[in-house]
Amino acid sequence: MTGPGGAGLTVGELSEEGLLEIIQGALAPASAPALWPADSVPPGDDAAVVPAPRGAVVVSTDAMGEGTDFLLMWPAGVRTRGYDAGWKAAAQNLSDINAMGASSSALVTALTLPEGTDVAWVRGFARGIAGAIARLGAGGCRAAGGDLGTGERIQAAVTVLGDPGAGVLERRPRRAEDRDRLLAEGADLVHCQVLGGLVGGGPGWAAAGLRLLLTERAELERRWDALPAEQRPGAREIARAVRGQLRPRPPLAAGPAALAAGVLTLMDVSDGIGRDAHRMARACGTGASGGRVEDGRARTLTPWVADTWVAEVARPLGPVAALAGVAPEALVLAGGEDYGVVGLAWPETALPAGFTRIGRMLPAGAEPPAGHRPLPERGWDHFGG
Ligand SMILES: Nc1ncnc2c1ncn2[C@@H]1O[C@H](COP(=O)(O)OP(=O)(O)OP(=O)(O)O)[C@@H](O)[C@H]1O
Ligand SMILES: Cc1ncc(C[n+]2csc(CCOP(=O)(O)O)c2C)c(N)n1
Ligand SMILES: [Mg+2]
Repeated sequence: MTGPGGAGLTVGELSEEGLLEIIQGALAPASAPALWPADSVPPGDDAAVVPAPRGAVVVSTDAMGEGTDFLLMWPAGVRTRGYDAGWKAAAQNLSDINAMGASSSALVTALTLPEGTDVAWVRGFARGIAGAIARLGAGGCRAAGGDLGTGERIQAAVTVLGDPGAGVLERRPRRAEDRDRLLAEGADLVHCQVLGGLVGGGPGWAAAGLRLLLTERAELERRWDALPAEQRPGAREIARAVRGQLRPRPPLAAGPAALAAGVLTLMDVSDGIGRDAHRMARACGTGASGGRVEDGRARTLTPWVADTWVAEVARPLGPVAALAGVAPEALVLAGGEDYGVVGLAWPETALPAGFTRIGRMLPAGAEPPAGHRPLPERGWDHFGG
C-alpha cells in the first residue's frame, strides 16, 4: 500500500535516500535559522559546519529509546506519535543547553529504526524536532544532520551544540568568592518551569502522565469509578499530565536570562528536583563526594524546600495524582522529566521573570530554616539506584 510521500509504507520498503528525503523535507523549517550565515554549508554533507561566534561551543547529548524512555503503545491505550517522540528528543537536549545559560545553535540526530517502522512515524518524528525548535523558542538552532540505521527498537540519540552567553552557568558557582560565600552562608534555591505564557507541565506533571500512561486502561477505569466524583481529575488535567510526559516544554529563555541576572548555578530537572538538587549540592560542596577541597576541610551542603511551595505546586496535581495512585508531593519532589530549571541565587539577586525562590541550599548542620523540609534525594535512576 503506497500513497503520496510514502503514506502507508514502512522504512524497510524505502531506500535510505528516499527516507532521508522525507526526513530532510520535514526538518526544512529548522534548516535555515536566522542567525546562521546565508552562505553556510547546507545540511546533507558529511558533517555540519556550525558557527561559533563566541569562540567556544557548548555540547550535550541524550539518547531516547523505545521501551525505556517511551512506548509506542502505552498500557493506557495512548500511542506515542512520531511528532511526540521527535519533540521530546529535541526538547530534552535543548533543555540541557538552556541549563548552561546557553542558546542552542545546531542539533544532530542518530536514528535507529526497525524495518517495520511506518514512514509516516519517521516523518512525524522529524517534524516534531522542527516543531520543538520553533515552538520552544530555539529559533537560532539548525537541525544540522544526523545518521540513520536499523535495529530492533527505535533509538534516537540527539546531540545539541550551543553558544555560551557572556559565560556559562555551571552546577557550582564559577567564582571562588561565590563558592566560599555559599559554603559559609548558603544561598536561595530557585526554580523556573514556565516562561512566556507557554502552557507547561509544571513540577510533577510529566511523572503523573507517565504513571497514567503506564496503567492499563481497565485499571484506570476501576480507579476512576472508585474515586468520589469531586476528586476525579478533569479532561484538561489528564491532558496536561499526558502532554507533560509526551511533549515537555523546557523554558528555553530561562538559562540565558538567569546568567544575565547573576544567578549562581543552574541545572535542568530531568530526574526530579530532589535528585537533581542533591547533584548540585555535591558539585558545590567540598570533599570526597564531589567539589574541590580548597582549604582541606570537607563541607557539604543540604537542599531545603519551602513547605508552602511544595503545597502550592502539589495542590493542582491532587486529582491526577489520585488517579495515578501516587502522592502529589512525591511527584513534585521526585517525579522527573519536568525539564524546568533549578539553581542557586543570592537573596539580594533580582530574579528574571518566571523564576521563584523555592527553598535554601545550606551548609550541613546549619539551623533549619523555618517552614522548610530537607529535600529528599529521590528521583529517577536508569540503573535503579
Ligand atoms: N557515557 C558517558 N560517557 C562520558 N560521560 C558521560 C556519559 N554519560 C553521562 N556522562 C556525563 O555525566 C554527567 C551527568 O550525565 P546525565 O546524563 O546524568 O546529566 P545531563 O547530561 O545533565 O542529562 P539530563 O539533564 O538529561 O539528565 C554529564 O556531564 C555527562 O556528560
Ligand atoms: C517507558 C518509560 N519508562 C520510564 C520513563 C521515565 N524516564 C525515562 S528517562 C527519565 C529521566 C530522564 O532521563 P535522562 O536522564 O536520560 O535524560 C525518566 C523519568 C519513561 N519516560 N518512559
Ligand atoms: Mg541536565
